[in-house]
Amino acid sequence: MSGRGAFIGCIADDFTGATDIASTLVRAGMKTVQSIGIPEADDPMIADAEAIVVALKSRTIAAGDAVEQSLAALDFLRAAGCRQIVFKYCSTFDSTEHGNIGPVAEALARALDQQVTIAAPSFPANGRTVYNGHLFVGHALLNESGMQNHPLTPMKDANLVRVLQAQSKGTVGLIDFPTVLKGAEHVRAAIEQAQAEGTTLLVVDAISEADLKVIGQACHDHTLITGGSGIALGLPENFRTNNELSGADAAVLPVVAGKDVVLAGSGSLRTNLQVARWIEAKRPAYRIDVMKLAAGEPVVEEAIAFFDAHTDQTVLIYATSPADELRQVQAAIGAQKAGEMVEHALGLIARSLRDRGVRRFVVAGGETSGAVVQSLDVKGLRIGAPIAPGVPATVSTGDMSLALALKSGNFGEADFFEKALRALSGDQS
Ligand SMILES: Nc1ncnc2c1ncn2[C@@H]1O[C@H](COP(=O)(O)OP(=O)(O)OP(=O)(O)O)[C@@H](O)[C@H]1O
Ligand SMILES: O=C(O)[C@@H](O)C(=O)CO
Repeated sequence: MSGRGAFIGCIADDFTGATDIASTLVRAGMKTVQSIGIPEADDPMIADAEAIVVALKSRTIAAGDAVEQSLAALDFLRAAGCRQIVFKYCSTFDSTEHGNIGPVAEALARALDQQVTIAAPSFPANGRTVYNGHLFVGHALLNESGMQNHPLTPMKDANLVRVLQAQSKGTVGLIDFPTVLKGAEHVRAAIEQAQAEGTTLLVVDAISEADLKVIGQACHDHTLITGGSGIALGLPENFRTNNELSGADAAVLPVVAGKDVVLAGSGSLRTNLQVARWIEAKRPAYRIDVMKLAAGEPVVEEAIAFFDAHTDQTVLIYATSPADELRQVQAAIGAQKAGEMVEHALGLIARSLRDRGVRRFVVAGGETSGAVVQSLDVKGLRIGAPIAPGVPATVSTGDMSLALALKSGNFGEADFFEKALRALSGDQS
């Protein structure tokens, strides 16, 4: 490892979550790279990075595998010199009763010998706030926000202390909002007290970016922090205070020429809205019929033929469907199997379109983005300016430059696809 090494190392449990936290770090002035999976120790992409985000696809795999991959990412980040590790998960706490947030957080804490670790998923810019340990999405409790219908991680309880406790071996506690409001010293004191009482994981209330900065300040010497991308808002400042950051413009990217496409595999409410908006505008869209896919019909070939028939326009290829239709498909095929089939199909389609000259991809859905970038053989991303909160423009590292906007399911306004296509084409209007 050359040079001084990076300052912050993040382990993200899905791909769009990784770009989300990378975007936050870039906005806060840190030169950030994102690797797809764990890179080689001497990968040139990390040479002068101030923050490194390792994107795993570990959110919905078996807990043991998620722990193993996260510990391997930790080894890499420590070898790269990272002094502070952030385990990034979803701001809607996407997980099941078996994990993977609790098991991974506990394994990382053990490896880093940290007695008590905070869990702060709040992301106010996207309406995710935590109050009295309860997660809200906009005005709705998590379990009434649409997330209760998530295809892989249905969130049926908004009480994060309870949710995290169910998937953890240690004791989960809460740092409440009045404590956060009193400032970093009070948060530190509360953390110390909880530690003395034997608590190992602490959900922390936060309803504004100012709260997250307070928490970041309070945890300046924690080697492990866990949360959503919002928790990264306050961390770069700890290094800036010590004059350790280069101060270079972290967000400038080259423009990538070529054709473009939108691929949507997210089942989220917001992506449904974005797909509906595209179709209302009478823009070309091909719907992947999952039952046909399951029956072995040539759905991938049809999607590619649809693209070929619309060479003068950008097409959307989507599996996104409303919750009731999704449930029917899942009941017939099984949620896991249906998800894997759709991801595989979208991966094949992406690769085939790349071979047809597509260089700019807008992708909706975390799991979907993971499948697409893996299929495109993308190993790393340079992170640029935000298109929407939590969604930066990115350009792949390596020999073939691809421009990618990887969008978490529930991010972006109704016109996000158009906006992202414009941003990737270099049009900043
Ligand atoms: N019509 C469908 N029927 C069954 N499964 C589907 C369908 N459409 C998408 N899926 C699957 O649902 C899952 C959606 O997960 P993904 O992470 O891509 O989106 P999301 O959960 O909305 O976004 P995020 O995780 O970023 O919030 C994927 O595994 C995808 O393949
Ligand atoms: O934290 C979020 O909301 C996103 O980055 C994400 O991970 C959604 O899947």
